[in-house]
Amino acid sequence: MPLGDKQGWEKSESRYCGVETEFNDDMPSVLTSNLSPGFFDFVVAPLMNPTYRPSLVAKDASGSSPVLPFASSDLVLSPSQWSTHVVGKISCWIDLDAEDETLRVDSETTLKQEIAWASHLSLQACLLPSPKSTSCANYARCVNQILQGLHNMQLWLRIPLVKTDEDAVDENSKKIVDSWEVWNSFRLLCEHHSQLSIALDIMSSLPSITSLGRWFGEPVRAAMISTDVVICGKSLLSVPKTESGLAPNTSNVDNQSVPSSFNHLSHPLKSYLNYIGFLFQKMDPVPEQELFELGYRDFLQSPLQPLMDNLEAQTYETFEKDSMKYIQSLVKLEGWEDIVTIISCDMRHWNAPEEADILVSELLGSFGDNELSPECLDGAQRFLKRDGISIPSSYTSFIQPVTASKLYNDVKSHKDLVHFETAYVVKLHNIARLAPSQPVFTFNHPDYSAKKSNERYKKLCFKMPSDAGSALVHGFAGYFDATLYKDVHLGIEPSTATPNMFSWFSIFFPLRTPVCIQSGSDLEVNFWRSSDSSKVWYEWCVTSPCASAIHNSNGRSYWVGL
Ligand SMILES: C[S@@+](CC[C@H](N)C(=O)[O-])C[C@H]1O[C@@H](n2cnc3c(N)ncnc32)[C@H](O)[C@@H]1O
Repeated sequence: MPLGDKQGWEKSESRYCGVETEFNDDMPSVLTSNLSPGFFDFVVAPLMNPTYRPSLVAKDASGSSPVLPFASSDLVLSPSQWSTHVVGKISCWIDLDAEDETLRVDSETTLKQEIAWASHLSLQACLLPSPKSTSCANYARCVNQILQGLHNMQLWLRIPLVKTDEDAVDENSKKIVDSWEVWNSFRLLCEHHSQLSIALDIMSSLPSITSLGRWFGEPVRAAMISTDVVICGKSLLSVPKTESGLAPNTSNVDNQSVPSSFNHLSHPLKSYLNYIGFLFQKMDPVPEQELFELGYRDFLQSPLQPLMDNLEAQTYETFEKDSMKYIQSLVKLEGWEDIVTIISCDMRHWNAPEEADILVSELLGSFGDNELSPECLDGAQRFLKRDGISIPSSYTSFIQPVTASKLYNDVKSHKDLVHFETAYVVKLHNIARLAPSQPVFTFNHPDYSAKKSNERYKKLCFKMPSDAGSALVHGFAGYFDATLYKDVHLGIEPSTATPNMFSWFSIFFPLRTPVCIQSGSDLEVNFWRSSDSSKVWYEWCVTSPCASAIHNSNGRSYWVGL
């Protein structure tokens, strides 16, 4: 039963619990003993006999190897059973970067055979063994070849959740000190392929919280929890939230350590399963507002252009459901029908019959000025009394570097430059925020300064935390904060965000080539706001630790019409 099956949980929030099994060519009984009602949702099972080695298969008189029955028949389960109940576990002995050539060649042959067999069975995913060391180019090359021809199946690369202190690094050793580095080099070698994801092996000691945070922006599909991280009868393990699965590793089960009170249970791991279920159920249910937003998570949208385009009535209806926004800028409408006159025209060209005391506007985009509030209010401040006030009185945009592999892959899937040079409105979810956000552009209203310009340039320097380990920056999350009047503010910058507001999702500025940044080092970023007679646009680039291309030069890919 999915862990999320309880009242108040959305189906999409469900997590499934699988169990890692030994090789057994009697698959129906593997399923019966592990997936009976109330037990696990799926098995992670070897598909081939682990003793099989291609080089040991006796050649026949013609010199070719006969095909051996090293796997069970595909007919023992129905296609839907294979695809919903079995994740294929690729043989652990394979080592494609071994010094020994026979082992290396056997490994490549076996990996390809096992994946081909799993594809034939229509499995949803296969678990690939962890790279044996940080040097894993041949393994990545072979997986990359497989990925080129793979239809729907996901490959979960098993990665131990390990990061030892920087001081402990031995330059000459190939030992894994930060497993994120292994994952990063593997996925770079495979060009960020969207079917390559991660199964994180949770060990008994966890790395620092800051370094754990990096995984939230990575394609983590499963957490493997070994039974030896569980201390029976005491307070137990913490279970990080993952994208779609929790797969306890049973390979190290020590039945002696299971308390006698568990012996009557019909599955030796039932108590572990119950405990993970208990931890999961203890989590707060998704708040109502988040439920409404679930379908938007990590879904890229083009920003609205309310100055250039007329918005649909449906869009306004959605705006008006946001009670927090309307309480913060609230006008009592009752009885105003006789004293309010609606004039339908562009505020930049309207001639007011008299000057106003207050100018109230709502022209803000996710990045503050990106719906051209500065240009519109410049036009409208002509009809504000010299001592009149504008609500909002100012607004500031913010950015922060993020790991966002899902968003990056979605942008990349368009296979063109335009999509990499566009800012997107998006409900950020599967991301890691790598450093606190910093202010970018501020606009004040009214603004009577003589040399007024709405063009801006800002250089920002983000310092990466020293204990986080390296990270990959896929782009920048953007936000705004507006001062409506005096100390009343409204905004979406995470540290000061107005609660329970859904009118504005964040904005995302992608990078064409993700930038790898070492812990403790500086990330220097440049943002420009430029304009000509018909449009406003942003340009952005990274200048340290390496120079990226300047994105969206002259607004060639993305602009907002005046
Ligand atoms: C984000 S909507 C806000 C609508 C409404 N005031 C609210 O708060 O729900 C911005 C509105 O400003 C209008 N708008 C944008 N630029 C304008 C301009 N230069 N003159 C007049 N209206 C403009 C758009 O048509 C749009 O209806």
